[in-house]
This record gives sequence, structure tokens and C-alpha cells, in this order.
Amino acid sequence: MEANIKTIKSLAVLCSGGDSPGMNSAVRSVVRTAIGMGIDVYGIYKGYSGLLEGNIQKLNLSSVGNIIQRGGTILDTSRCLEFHTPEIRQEAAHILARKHIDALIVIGGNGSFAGAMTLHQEHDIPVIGIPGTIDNDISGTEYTIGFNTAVQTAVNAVDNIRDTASAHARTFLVEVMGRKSSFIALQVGICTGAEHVVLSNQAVDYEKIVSGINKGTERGKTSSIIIVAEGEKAGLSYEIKDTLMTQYNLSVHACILGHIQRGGSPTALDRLIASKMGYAAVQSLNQGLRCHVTAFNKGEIEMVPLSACMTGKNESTESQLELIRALAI
Ligand SMILES: Nc1ncnc2c1ncn2[C@@H]1O[C@H](COP(=O)(O)OP(=O)(O)OP(=O)(O)O)[C@@H](O)[C@H]1O
Ligand SMILES: O=P(O)(O)OC[C@H]1O[C@](O)(CO)[C@@H](O)[C@@H]1O
Ligand SMILES: [Mg+2]
Repeated sequence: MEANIKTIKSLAVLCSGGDSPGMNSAVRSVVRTAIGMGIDVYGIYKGYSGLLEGNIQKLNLSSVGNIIQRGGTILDTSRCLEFHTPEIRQEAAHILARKHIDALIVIGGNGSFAGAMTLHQEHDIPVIGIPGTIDNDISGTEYTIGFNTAVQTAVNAVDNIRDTASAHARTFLVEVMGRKSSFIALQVGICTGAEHVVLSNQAVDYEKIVSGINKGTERGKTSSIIIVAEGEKAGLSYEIKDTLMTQYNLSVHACILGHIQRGGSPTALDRLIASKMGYAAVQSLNQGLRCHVTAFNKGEIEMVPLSACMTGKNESTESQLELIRALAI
């Protein structure tokens, strides 16, 4: 540790943005690691909104007992619009100082990381980000906690829909979450043997969808599954369904999976990565890191500067699409 780096005696942890399965496993790991190292640990309830309200409680070992397997987050979470305002962030910094909290661990997505970054830049507060979002849309890390569970939940749902699609000889459009990112859609598409995936950042290619369905019909297929990434707002699958009906005379069904993808008990993979990240977050503060993220790259946890995690990512989109096309022949 550099000689001029102040020792962290107390830290706070919060969850922000959409909840994701595995957040609790990460909170547990942060709390247990910190206490084991003699660091006082506080939970901030309801994300940045709770910070501004001073909704902060000291946590002990049993505060995080029996939560590793639970979905949601015991700390609750929020989307806090005021946090975009510098004066409001100044208030947040004062609240942390008044509570003698030396560092903040933020478990959340790209938006939550943007909030943590500004707090660090403006008020020199040590921050560590733990990537927790089902969207897997944070640059600098190949993985974000919750993605695997969300994909598994969606895959189970599509398997069920496939039974009906097959029994009734129907085509289904199944819309999955992911906002601007199509990672859930792509992985669900591969794992359910979908005929086509509609990406969130591209115009819908109706000719391709229709020729795919027709090709399948010609070789005797009676049902098809098309996965739709939701984009800016939910409901695109219904627009596609209407266009297929009115312009191509094709009758299809649409199903929006919605928030069932965000809840539920985390998979073993999410519990494992969350436990490792929580531990690494606290260790890294002890080692003098002050504005970093616990990233998961090439199978290992590594500390990456928060500044490297501020843009979206789209690596692997093309190769995943290629696989879907190759297998839907
Ligand atoms: N540019 C920003 N500056 C300050 N705070 C921000 C900024 N962007 C987002 N935040 C804070 O982070 C919160 C969560 O952001 P957002 O709603 O984008 O979710 P997220 O963390 O990306 O998670 P997810 O996408 O998984 O729901 C916002 O409500 C706001 O309080
Ligand atoms: O629950 P809310 O606030 O409607 O947010 C929905 C969004 O949150 C996410 O589930 C990520 O948390 C996105 O995939 C989705 O677009
Ligand atoms: Mg986000």
C-alpha cells in the first residue's frame, strides 16, 4: 500500500438500479470480509435515494445470515434521478463524512457506476463497483452478477413456450429484457435453438424473419421461436406481431417475459462470482485501490479502473448471431 493512502476503517455498501440475482451473495461477502478484517461495515438501504435520506445501518455477521440463496436484495434498491445533480451528490458526500464512512461499495449496473464515478471525482470518496445487473452491459468486465440466472429463467420459460408452439404449430415471438443490450437475447437464442434473434439496436429485418419461418415450413417444421431484445421500452414484440400480420399475412403469438427474469434464487455461478467479487472489493480497498471495479475476465476476478467500465460493450454479438444462423439452418 502507498504510504500516503489513508487506511479504510469503515465502509458502506449499497445496491442501485435494477435488482439482480446474486446481489445478496455479494452483500454477504462484503460484510463478512470487512468484519473479518476489522473494518466497520454499514448497509445503505434503497441505493442512492437511501444514502440521501441517511437510511444507513451498521451491519453485523448475522445481518447477512441465510441470504446467499435469496433473490432481490436485502438492502433494497432504487433509481434515484436527483443523483444526477452535483449539489445533491455534495449532500451525499456530507452524509458519508458525518457517519465517518471512509469508502463506498456500489453493487449495480452502468448507471450506478456513473454515479459512483462522479462521487469519487467530485469528493475524492474511495469507491469500488461490483457489477450487478442482469443486462451484462458493462465494459471492462466480461460478466455481471445476475446475468446467468436471468438467462436460465428465460430459457426455462422459452422451453415451456416451445411445448405449446409445437403442440399448436405456432410461431412465437418471445421478448426478453436487456434494455439497450442484447446479451440476454443472444444467449437465450442460442440455448433455446431459436430461429432468429431481433437485436435491440438494429432495425427489425422483416424479410429475414419471414424467409426464416417459410424456410422452416418448407422442410416440415410447424413451429418457430424468435427471441426479441426489448430495446428502450418493452412491447416491441407486439409491434412485430402486428406488422407480420398486416403486411405479411402471418399469424404469430407474442409473449413478454418481463420481470420474472430479474427475480429468483441466484444460480451457483452467480453466487460464486458474487462471493468472489465481494471479497475482492474489500481486499482491494485494503490494498489502496480507490476507484476500481471487481471485473471478471478470462475466468478470473481482476481489479479494473472504474473509468474503463463506463461505456457499453458489444463484443461477441456477431459471433453469437453467426452461431444462431448456422444452427437454425
Ligand atoms: N450519469 C449519472 N450521474 C450520477 N448518477 C447516475 C448517473 N447515471 C445513473 N446514476 C444513478 O444510478 C442509478 C441507477 O442507474 P440505472 O437506472 O441506469 O441502473 P443501472 O445501475 O444501470 O442498473 P440496471 O441497468 O441493471 O437497472 C440512477 O437512478 C441514478 O441514481
Ligand atoms: O424495472 P424497471 O425499472 O422497469 O427496469 C427495467 C429494466 O431494468 C433491467 O431489468 C435491468 O435491471 C433492464 O433489462 C430493463 O429494461
Ligand atoms: Mg444499466
